[in-house]
Amino acid sequence: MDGITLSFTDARPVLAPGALEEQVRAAAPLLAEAAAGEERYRDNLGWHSVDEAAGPERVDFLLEQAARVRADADAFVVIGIGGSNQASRAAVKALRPEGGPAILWAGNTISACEMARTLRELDGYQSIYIDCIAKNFETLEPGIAFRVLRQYLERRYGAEGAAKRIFATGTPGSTLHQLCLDQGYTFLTFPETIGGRYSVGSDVGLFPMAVAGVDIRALVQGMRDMRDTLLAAPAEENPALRYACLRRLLLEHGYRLEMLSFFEPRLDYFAKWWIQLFAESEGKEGNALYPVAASNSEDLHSIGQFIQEGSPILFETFVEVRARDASVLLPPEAKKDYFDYLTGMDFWDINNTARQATMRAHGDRGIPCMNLSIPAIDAHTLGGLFYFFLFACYLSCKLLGVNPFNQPGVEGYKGYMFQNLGKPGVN
Ligand SMILES: O=P(O)(O)OC[C@H]1O[C@](O)(CO)[C@@H](O)[C@@H]1O
Repeated sequence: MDGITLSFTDARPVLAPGALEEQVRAAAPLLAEAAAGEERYRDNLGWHSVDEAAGPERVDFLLEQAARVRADADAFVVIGIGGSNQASRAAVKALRPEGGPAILWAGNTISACEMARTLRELDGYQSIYIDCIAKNFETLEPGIAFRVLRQYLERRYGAEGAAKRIFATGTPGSTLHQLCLDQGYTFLTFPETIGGRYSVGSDVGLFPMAVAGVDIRALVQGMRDMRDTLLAAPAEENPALRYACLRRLLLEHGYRLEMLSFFEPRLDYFAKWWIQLFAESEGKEGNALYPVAASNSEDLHSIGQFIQEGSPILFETFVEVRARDASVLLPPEAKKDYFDYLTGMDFWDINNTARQATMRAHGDRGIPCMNLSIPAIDAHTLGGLFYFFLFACYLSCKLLGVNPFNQPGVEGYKGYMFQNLGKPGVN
């Protein structure tokens, strides 16, 4: 799997011998269907081939647009919520590219405090560009943030100057598209056939990443390489199918939560992306795993107690990063403290030891643990990880018997909210 490996060893003790292999064999036809791309989901599979939305020409185009922004901007605001901003934020926070404009996130909250803070922060920048990302432009958060921010740009640069600084990413024919045509904003495409949480390999995810300086060619290549691996691997060796089957078996054994556990806080926002992907795709019909994250070692000092001795409802998918991508040695200290036994050791090794100790302690408790080992946190690997989870989630939903691509439940609170806010047409 191109340097990304998933081991199940520590998850087996709770399963009968051969149970995973049997489940994988039984699920082989589902893999074949998913690999072919099913007719019934034709309108949702724009992400599946990678090249449909992120072919070389499209990537070149996005890099050209991004270069124009990078040459002039000192701040770039990504306006969007959920699937419309999670992937780009995950990549930018994980890869921390340098040399581009400051990247700000808006339209992902209705907090007045956050909106006011963003406006204050923008006052400190000279040259600001924005991208409003919204599939149908009906979502309240990005909708009202976009209004405030485009008016802010108009006040600072005039209507014509602002228009050159405004990008919007929506579906062709949407009201957002019309607004771009009317006002002269640059319009990018949110493909009709890709839902928000599957949109990493499209203008939605790739353009903000490119503006920030992420190597999107490498990231898309990582997605392609993972696609090739997963579409070619037979069922019994297919890591995405094995992962999906194991999740399914553990659910049947009474586990209710899957915890993505990692020891690099750079992955905090990747975990948020992963949570949306599985929660929105699988959280239907009253029977799904609840995806949660543990950002360690910090979270070991809070929820670690629950994991070790609380209700035995979770299993863990650990993320191991193999690259030594930084080094800080603990210096000697003449004054007495309690840490001399660590003098000369590298933070990297201490962190790695904490990771191994955590897996062992949680394993001792009987918690099923998987290990997802990745070579590094770089653009190519991240692309592979994105695609791995997209495809595994699709398979996992098929095993559960739910539609991977809809999210009817998210409308529940919206009805009451719109009613109380007096939205026309809502009673
Ligand atoms: O791009 P949009 O249409 O604003 O949607 C943003 C997010 O809101 C949801 O529709 C949920 O309300 C998610 O599925 C989606 O990722």
